[in-house]
Amino acid sequence: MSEPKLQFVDVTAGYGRSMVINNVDLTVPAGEGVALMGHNGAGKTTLLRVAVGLLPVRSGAVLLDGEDVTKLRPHARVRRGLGYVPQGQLSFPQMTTLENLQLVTTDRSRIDGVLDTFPALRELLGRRAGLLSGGQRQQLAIARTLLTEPKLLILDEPTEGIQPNVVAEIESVIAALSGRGDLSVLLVEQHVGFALRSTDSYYVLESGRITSSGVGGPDALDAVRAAMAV
Ligand SMILES: Nc1ncnc2c1ncn2[C@@H]1O[C@H](COP(=O)(O)OP(=O)(O)OP(=O)(O)O)[C@@H](O)[C@H]1O
Repeated sequence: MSEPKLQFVDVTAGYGRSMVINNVDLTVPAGEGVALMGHNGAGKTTLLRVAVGLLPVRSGAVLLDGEDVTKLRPHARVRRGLGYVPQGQLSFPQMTTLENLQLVTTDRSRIDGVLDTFPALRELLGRRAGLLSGGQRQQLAIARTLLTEPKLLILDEPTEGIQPNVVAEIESVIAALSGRGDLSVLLVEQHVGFALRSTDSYYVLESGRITSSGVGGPDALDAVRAAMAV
């Protein structure tokens, strides 16, 4: 296994007095993809918010490249190579696809480089983001984050609200990113098969605790389904 890129060490966190995440240990190795699965309300988004620095820990630590970043604010973590794509395909609907990308950089060669991963978007550069489909908007959101040249990409349910026939498109994008080797990916995803196919290892979170983890691939499907059935 390669060096850890991101580590949660005995992390407990929550809102007010209610702790949503309890004593979580989780590692994303450098250059690999990790899937985080669990039922609605298990605490997946909360854990991602802790990773990004949007929510403080109650106890425990978050390490990036082995360094303790627990007290660092989100922008400082972004400077260290963290990229976050929150739920909801956020974009500026009145602006075109290209203008949305240009909010990050106007360097056309960098934009072209990222568009190589999103051939569908290349055809839609002049279209207003508000007129894109859910799947296209999700690709735009991922593309915009990639323009910041992250070393760790954190994705929160990229297929949420997307037509089933477009889920495969998102899957191939994420599998390509996860397989790149120079990018680590932490993916929260409800589609278990998709999540396991496009990453190297998995964790199952239930009621704020990790209940199962292991290497991904087709053999893991039964283990994850069993862990989630409890
Ligand atoms: N801002 C908040 N204030 C108080 N409680 C919150 C807040 N955000 C989430 N929660 C609670 O924390 C728990 C975990 O929510 P979270 O969104 O992390 O779960 P999740 O696993 O991402 O769920 P989903 O798959 O539905 O997105 C839920 O009980 C939720 O109601």
